[in-house]
Amino acid sequence: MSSPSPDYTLYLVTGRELLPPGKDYYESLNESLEGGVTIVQIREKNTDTREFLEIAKRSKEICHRYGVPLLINDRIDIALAMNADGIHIGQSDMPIEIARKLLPAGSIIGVSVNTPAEAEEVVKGGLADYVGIGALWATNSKKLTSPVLGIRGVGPILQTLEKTSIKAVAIGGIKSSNLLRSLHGAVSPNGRALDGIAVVSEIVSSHQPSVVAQRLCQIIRAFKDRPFSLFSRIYAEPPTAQVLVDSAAHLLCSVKEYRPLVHQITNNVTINQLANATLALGASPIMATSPHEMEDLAKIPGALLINFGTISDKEGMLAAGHYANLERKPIVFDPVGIGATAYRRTTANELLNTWQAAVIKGNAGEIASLIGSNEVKSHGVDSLGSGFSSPKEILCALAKRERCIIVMTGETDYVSDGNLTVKLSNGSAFLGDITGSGCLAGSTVATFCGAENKRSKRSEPSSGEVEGILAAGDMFVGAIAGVLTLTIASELAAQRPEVHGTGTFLSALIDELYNLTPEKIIQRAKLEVV
Ligand SMILES: Cc1ncc(COP(=O)(O)OP(=O)(O)O)c(N)n1
Ligand SMILES: Cc1nc(C(=O)O)sc1CCOP(=O)(O)O
Ligand SMILES: [Mg+2]
Repeated sequence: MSSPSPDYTLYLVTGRELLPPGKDYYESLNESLEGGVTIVQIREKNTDTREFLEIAKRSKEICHRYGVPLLINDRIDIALAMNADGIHIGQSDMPIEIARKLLPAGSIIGVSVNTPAEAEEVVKGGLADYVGIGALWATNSKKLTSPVLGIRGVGPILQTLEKTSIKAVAIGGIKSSNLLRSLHGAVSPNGRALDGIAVVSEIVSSHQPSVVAQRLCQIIRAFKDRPFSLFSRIYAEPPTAQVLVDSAAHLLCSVKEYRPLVHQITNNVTINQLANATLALGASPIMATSPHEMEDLAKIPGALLINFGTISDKEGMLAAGHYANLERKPIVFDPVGIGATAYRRTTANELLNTWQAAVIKGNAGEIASLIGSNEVKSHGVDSLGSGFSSPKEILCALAKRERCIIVMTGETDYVSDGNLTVKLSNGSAFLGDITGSGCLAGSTVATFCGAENKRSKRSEPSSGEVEGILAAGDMFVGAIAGVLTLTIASELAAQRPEVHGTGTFLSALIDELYNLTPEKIIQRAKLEVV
């Protein structure tokens, strides 16, 4: 294999047919390199050998001026004839054993993979320098012969590369607009991330390829600098329960001070309840569902709750999440009743493949369905039985897979960021008897995540400008605060003399949310680090 390893950060695969009218190919290549492209592959699917050779030779001259290696797609004869730095081969191209023998020592060889089994073959062979994983998203630049992976299809492939030196890039439909989500989502459970991304149209079809390349590079480099600090603070040592309770309690002051806009797409059963709870805490609710207003709403700081309740607004949910990711607003996802129907499972997958949630909240049945466990069953939107025997392990695994904070609600609540898990034991039994208490938890979590996001951007202005993050602030604390607030308010409401049943409880609950203070939270919180 070649050494030293090339820089795969921004891999340009050429596509002359996609150049904008009037744009010269060599001019475009030059500008792309100026913008920061780190490796180039010449891909000519319908060009005569003679012309391909000329293009490859001239392209190599240009790339080498920038110290960038040049690879050839498919054609070993061309690579040999112009002494390319390497080749890229697909599953039906020249076998890598033969390619490695034919090419000079030290040549870079990349192989396309679409499944973990294909990646395992590459690992076993021990002859490849990198894999091109695709297609990540749908693309118009090539007629695909394998299924689109979606963001969550990449992790299992990257898992096969753990403990190897084989590098990995993803390809297919990657744009500036989905790049952050692509990088953050495409990570193996043990944290093996992509080494770079490969693009055709985003750069080639631009009139200003250097500007586009520069933007892409900036985002990838920022991600590489901090790939794992997603939505949770990295603690030098594990925080104590008291530190977590104090931080969560004081976040209530930020809710009142910053009054984040909490955009909530929720089911029509609970819409009024959620809006009132948000207002009672001091934040500002908006319950908009039309896809046409999502871009504008995402620009207002705060958080987005997507509770897919009756799933009547799927297009709005897709658009809202997409724009929230772009604006680095935290998304709280509540996959209500996901186990109940195949449509719910497919929709949850589609949503989670399209945007990156900061927090996923569910009851034990919903969490079981998300992780594919039979240990806890559900009935409609309700969870049955006594829960998981090892909730910590289940929640850590799901947090690592989905790369976000997981909240599991029930008689006892849990919050996990994949490393740290806390158990929360507050709450009145009345919560189990009213409609939408789980939805309320999603709403209070979103309210505190919105406040934390706004607080963090205000108090550390530079963190809000970092290109590589999807939401500033500590969403782990936001999630804990959201759960504690609701459960403690429910205990206080249940104690009120005027509460005789669920009707009076519900209005007392809104009153207690309204009157809650950090001191009451600190006094009553039952939080254990598990
Ligand atoms: C970096 C990178 N990854 C994947 C491919 C696809 O190669 P292949 O499967 O051989 O398809 P064609 O590009 O030959 O149509 C690639 N070219 N580059
Ligand atoms: C060349 C290529 N290979 C793919 C694969 O899935 O293996 S997708 C693709 C085209 C990628 O183009 P764009 O960045 O314009 O979507
Ligand atoms: Mg090929």
